[in-house]
Amino acid sequence: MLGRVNHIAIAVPDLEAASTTYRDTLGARVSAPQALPEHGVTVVFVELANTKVELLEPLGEGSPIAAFLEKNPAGGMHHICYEVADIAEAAESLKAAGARVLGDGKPKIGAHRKPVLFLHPKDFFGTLVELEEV
Ligand SMILES: CC[C@H](C(=O)O)C(=O)SCCNC(=O)CCNC(=O)[C@H](O)C(C)(C)COP(=O)(O)OP(=O)(O)OC[C@H]1O[C@@H](n2cnc3c(N)ncnc32)[C@H](O)[C@@H]1OP(=O)(O)O
Ligand SMILES: [Co+2]
Repeated sequence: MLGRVNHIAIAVPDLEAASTTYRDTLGARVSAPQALPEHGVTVVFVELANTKVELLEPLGEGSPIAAFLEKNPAGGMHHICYEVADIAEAAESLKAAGARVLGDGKPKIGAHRKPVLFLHPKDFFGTLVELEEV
């Protein structure tokens, strides 16, 4: 089922400051910010040789990462995104295995304009898992 790691996500309290740190202190290539109101976040991607780091901050009321940042005010590792070839098939087999697919269980379009799903962290060893169909 799983392909490559598409990105590792870090929730941050201040996206501009985090982008500057990655760009200036770590010398990384950082994309322009992308507001994703339907997901309640603004993101940038740090382009790496073998994967990406997604830096994300809350956007608007009811952001799904607000509670996470209350618990981790300095920020922290938020999720890992694996690539899958067929997200509908993956969702069905995960549900059949008893895993919780978050939201209404239907894929949404993510930051890369591809269908994505999220799996509950409690089912995957305290790690929020995102699947992206590529
Ligand atoms: C899709 C656009 C973009 C992309 O890459 O394309 C993105 O990645 S957007 C990313 C932001 N969107 C999401 O995260 C959507 C999925 N997330 C959720 O539905 C919620 O965040 C959820 C359900 C994972 C947690 O919601 P909330 O924090 O409000 O609930 P609880 O406080 O009750 O948390 C339950 C339990 O889980 C622990 N938790 C929460 N978040 C994480 C996390 N990121 N990693 C690990 N564990 C997490 C939380 O501490 C609670 O544990 P407990 O022991 O019960 O205290
Ligand atoms: Co993501």
